Amino acid sequence: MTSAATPVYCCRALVKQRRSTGSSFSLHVPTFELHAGEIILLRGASGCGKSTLLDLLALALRPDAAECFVFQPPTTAAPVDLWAHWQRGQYDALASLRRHHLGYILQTGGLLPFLTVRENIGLTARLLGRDATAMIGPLAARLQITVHLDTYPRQLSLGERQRVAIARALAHQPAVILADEPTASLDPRNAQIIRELLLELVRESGTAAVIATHDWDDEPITGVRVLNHRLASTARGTQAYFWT
Ligand SMILES: Nc1ncnc2c1ncn2[C@@H]1O[C@H](COP(=O)(O)OP(=O)(O)OP(=O)(O)O)[C@@H](O)[C@H]1O
Repeated sequence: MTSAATPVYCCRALVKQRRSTGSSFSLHVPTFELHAGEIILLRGASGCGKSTLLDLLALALRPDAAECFVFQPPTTAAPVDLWAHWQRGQYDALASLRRHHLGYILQTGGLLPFLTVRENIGLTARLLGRDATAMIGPLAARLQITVHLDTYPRQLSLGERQRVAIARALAHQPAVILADEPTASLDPRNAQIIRELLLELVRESGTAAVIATHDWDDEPITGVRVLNHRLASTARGTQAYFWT
């Protein structure tokens, strides 16, 4: 088991370039640490690189360079060198880490339309060969979606779909929740309700979380750290810096 002081993620000089016709964007993470149970907020305008950073942390996007990019699973003594995995093309190992230890909430839910709400919530646990039945009932009750468990996502409102997406991300008890604009497609009242529910459930589960948002107000949130962020535009394009 790991010591409480070992960060879940530790990144140094992590870089990702993105190029499209006529523009270039690069994300730089000089230093980033996320500790067990910690909640970090990525705040910033549209296009500042929040999704890029989340996709790197979600092991869905290969960095271009890193001095250090390490993940500490809760169940093993040794940290995993993610950058070495990417360099060696160990994609199955990265996918397995993602499935076991990460829960990802997307802006519009990302639910599978051909599965019921219950099946969507239990999907990751099922892929891991676990039984999530005991988790689904209490999570659905907390998120007030019990009556929808046997319906399909298309029968739900956007707010209800986001509740299901939160339940799905938490049901396999991951070490980290990554949430990309989880309230951006909701009206202000629903956004506020979902934001509070998400923070409450993350705190109760003891899961660490990184939440990207451009629409949460600037008020400090107790126990939530805002990631430092700076944008620089030069002739070479835009460079975004995020650091803890
Ligand atoms: N697949 C891609 N190919 C090329 N450039 C991309 C790609 N995805 C994003 N970008 C560029 O990278 C930059 C950062 O995008 P990113 O989606 O990370 O920002 P964001 O802060 O999450 O924005 P939003 O709040 O609008 O989702 C933008 O300039 C965007 O145009």
